[in-house]
Amino acid sequence: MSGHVAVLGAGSWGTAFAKVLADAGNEVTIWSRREQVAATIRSTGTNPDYLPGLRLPANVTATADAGKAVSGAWLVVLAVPSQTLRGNLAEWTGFLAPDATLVSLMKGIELGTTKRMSQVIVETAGVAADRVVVVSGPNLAPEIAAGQPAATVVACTDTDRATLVQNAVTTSYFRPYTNGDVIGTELGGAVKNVIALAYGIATAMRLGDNTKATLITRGLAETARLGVALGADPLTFAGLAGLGDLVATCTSPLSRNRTFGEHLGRGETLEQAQVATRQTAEGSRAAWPSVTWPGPTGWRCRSPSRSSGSATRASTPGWR
Ligand SMILES: NC(=O)c1ccc[n+]([C@@H]2O[C@H](COP(=O)([O-])OP(=O)(O)OC[C@H]3O[C@@H](n4cnc5c(N)ncnc54)[C@H](O)[C@@H]3O)[C@@H](O)[C@H]2O)c1
Ligand SMILES: O=P(O)(O)OC[C@H](O)CO
Repeated sequence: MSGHVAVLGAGSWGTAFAKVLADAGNEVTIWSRREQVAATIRSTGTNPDYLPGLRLPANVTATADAGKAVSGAWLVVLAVPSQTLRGNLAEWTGFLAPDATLVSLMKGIELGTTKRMSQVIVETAGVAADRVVVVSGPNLAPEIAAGQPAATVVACTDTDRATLVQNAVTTSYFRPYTNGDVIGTELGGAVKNVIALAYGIATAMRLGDNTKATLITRGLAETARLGVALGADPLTFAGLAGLGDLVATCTSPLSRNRTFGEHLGRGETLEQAQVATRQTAEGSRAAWPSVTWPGPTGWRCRSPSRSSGSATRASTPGWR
């Protein structure tokens, strides 16, 4: 495909993914919410707030004007926090080319609707589901920015479109695998964030490897059961978007979700953990949906408590 591609969101993953796209030969425009970040990327080829040390290739530019970024782009990559996607996309939809492919990098579930990101995109942009591609896998942005070898899953209900995106993001260090299971690919990426919080808590509490192996194994089993109930292919959870991402996120000190959990495990409050983690830890939003996260009104609870649910018994059929 010719023409330029847009990456909307200049955080860690948006910036690292822009490098992947550029290294794969695309002309890339990053949209940043803050003009100062866009100006720094344009003038220095760096984004020091998010990925210090990364030098972006010359075929990456940046703007704070979403219309300019998206106009004429055949591929539009969405890399904003999951809870802001609906609002952001509502503002951008009018700029989208009629046949543009929309790529979701987000790993979250929308609070209030419990929709996956691809569902939010279909609803908000008014596009057919087969125009939406999900990219998810063990993809810690700083490692990919450093050119360390990694693989990912490119999922779409339209096999040809998945292959198109696969080709657009293949580099010597980034190996995408296609998959038709959008539901499983998205759920693997969203649910592992919550398990990584628990893993971080366990790590800070100096719990042992038996505990942590149990969290990963039982966490994966729960994810797979949830996924199957929601229409996913169980095999997806044995792959990069399931086990692969779960292991990377739980075990890496680079993970914001694990780090957030470690702060909690040391006895800090949600607010202290958020301030220390700084970047988007999607699992915290999912694990504490009743909390209103920092904003003009500060910290408070929307509702007194949520249902505790019933504990999963050891006799539950399925993976053990
Ligand atoms: N960082 C990673 O290693 C990684 C890897 C794979 C997937 N992801 C997923 O990618 C998504 C984005 O994460 P990230 O790591 O780039 O986060 P980040 O915290 O590094 O960056 C988020 C970006 O969104 C912007 N932003 C914040 N609020 C906004 C709003 N209201 N409107 C528009 N933009 C806003 C921020 O300014 C920033 O540029 C998340 O769903 C995350 O789970 C991240
Ligand atoms: O830093 P985290 O915890 O958001 O994890 C980043 C990626 O999702 C790992 O694949």
